[in-house]
Amino acid sequence: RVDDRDMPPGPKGLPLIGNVLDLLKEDSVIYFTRLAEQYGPFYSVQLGGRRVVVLSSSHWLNQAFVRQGDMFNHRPRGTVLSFIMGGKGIADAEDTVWRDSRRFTLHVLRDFGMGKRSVENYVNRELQDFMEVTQKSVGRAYNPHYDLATSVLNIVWHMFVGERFQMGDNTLRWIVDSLELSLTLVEQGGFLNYMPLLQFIGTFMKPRAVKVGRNVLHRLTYISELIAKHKATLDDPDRDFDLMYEFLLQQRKELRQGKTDTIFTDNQLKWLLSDLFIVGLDTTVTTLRWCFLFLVRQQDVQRRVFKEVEATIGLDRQPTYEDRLKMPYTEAFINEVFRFGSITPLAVHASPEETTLGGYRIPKRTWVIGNLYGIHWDKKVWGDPENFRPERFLNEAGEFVRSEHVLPFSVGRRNCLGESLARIEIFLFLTSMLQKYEFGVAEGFEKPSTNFRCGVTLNPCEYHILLTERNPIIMP
Ligand code: HEM
Repeated sequence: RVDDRDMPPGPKGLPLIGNVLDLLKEDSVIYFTRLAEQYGPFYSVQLGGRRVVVLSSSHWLNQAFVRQGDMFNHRPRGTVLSFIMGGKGIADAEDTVWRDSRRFTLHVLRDFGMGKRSVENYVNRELQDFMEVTQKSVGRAYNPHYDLATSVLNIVWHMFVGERFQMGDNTLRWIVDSLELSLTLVEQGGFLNYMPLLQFIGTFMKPRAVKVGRNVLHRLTYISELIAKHKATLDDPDRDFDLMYEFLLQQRKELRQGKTDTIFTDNQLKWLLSDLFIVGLDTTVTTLRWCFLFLVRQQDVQRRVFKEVEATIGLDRQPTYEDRLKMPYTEAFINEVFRFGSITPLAVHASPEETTLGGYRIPKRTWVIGNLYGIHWDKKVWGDPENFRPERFLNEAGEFVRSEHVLPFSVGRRNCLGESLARIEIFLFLTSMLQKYEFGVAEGFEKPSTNFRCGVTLNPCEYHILLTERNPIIMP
């Protein structure tokens, strides 16, 4: 029996299995949010053999992940996800491996701030190709998912390992497919997570499990080849700047210092990159898919964002990230997408030691789930969370007002370290697309639906749209 003495209150459920059968009936994010309406924003619930703590308000998220950050900065163990990731890389790592990998990655991302190396240059480079590809789909039903994924992957691939592919390149296609498939294997908050044996059987019996396994090995081999190439050109004065070179420079430095207890090994580099590509791709692509979906569904909203793009940037020059400062409605639109779409709905942490939160006991290795979806859909905060209304982020003067209850990147020691990069990508893709196209409903298709599939990310169902050029180039 689970020792739930002095833990936060919440439903107990049946002996042994607790409430886990509820998760067969509804998505975990809906379930956790429904319980928050009943038990408040800080409760615990028995699911299978564990009692899980769920935080569904910005207050409790900040209390746990920021103010008591050291006590809640581990990740769950005993899940398929932790089995596959094995505590390597960054997103699932803990202690020194996590801390040093995070420090290093943040440091490199900051170096992509200025001049030739600016993130905007990398994004604009891919936007050029994306525009050419979308041009071919003007006037017919178009599902932008795959082209978005290849462009977004190319951005991070170029920044981290210095390579970029032509759109449609087979290697690029293979990498995108393999990364997207990896995420579909694991469901983060759902039923199987709380049934240890079933979870492994259920996951690895899936026909795509073998394919995912083979893809991971293939990906790691490909990254090993890139490491070898980078090592061979490390001292080349004309080489470019990328994350892999920076890692290898640090590796060489530590080797010369005779340091043995270090994260700067080839193996860690492979896992770190594999993680960064997985978390950096699907999240950004999903956000952009939500953006396009709402442009089509709500033509009045599309008109207002477009008017702002036209008035502030015009239709001739490339948007810059700085333009957003003069574009309150666009900022409000993006925030409403983050709120409504809740792209990464659950931030799942674990407590390294027994501790207390709000006077309640939190045993060692308890899963503490930041229910970001619940915060974004809290009726008491938003009134009508089910309506997509960018206006909720504007004051009477039409200025953009940030809300402490929109936390798409989570908070504290483990918050998203790709936040700045993601924000730049989303703003530039959205505004550049609006400069060129009107978004409409494709003939023979319904308006895209707001129904979603719940995995590690909340994905809108696949949809087709109609792009119409705003200023068609008149061919002679
Ligand atoms: C709109 C796009 C994105 C969203 C909504 C998003 C959201 C999140 C969230 C909610 C977390 C979990 C935080 C927690 O556990 O408390 C996370 C973690 C992470 N994200 Fe993002 N992310 C996005 C894009 C990116 C990009 C582009 C990158 C970098 C390439 C990135 C890198 C990471 C990493 C490395 C972690 C793990 C951090 C750690 O465990 O210390 N993310 N992200």
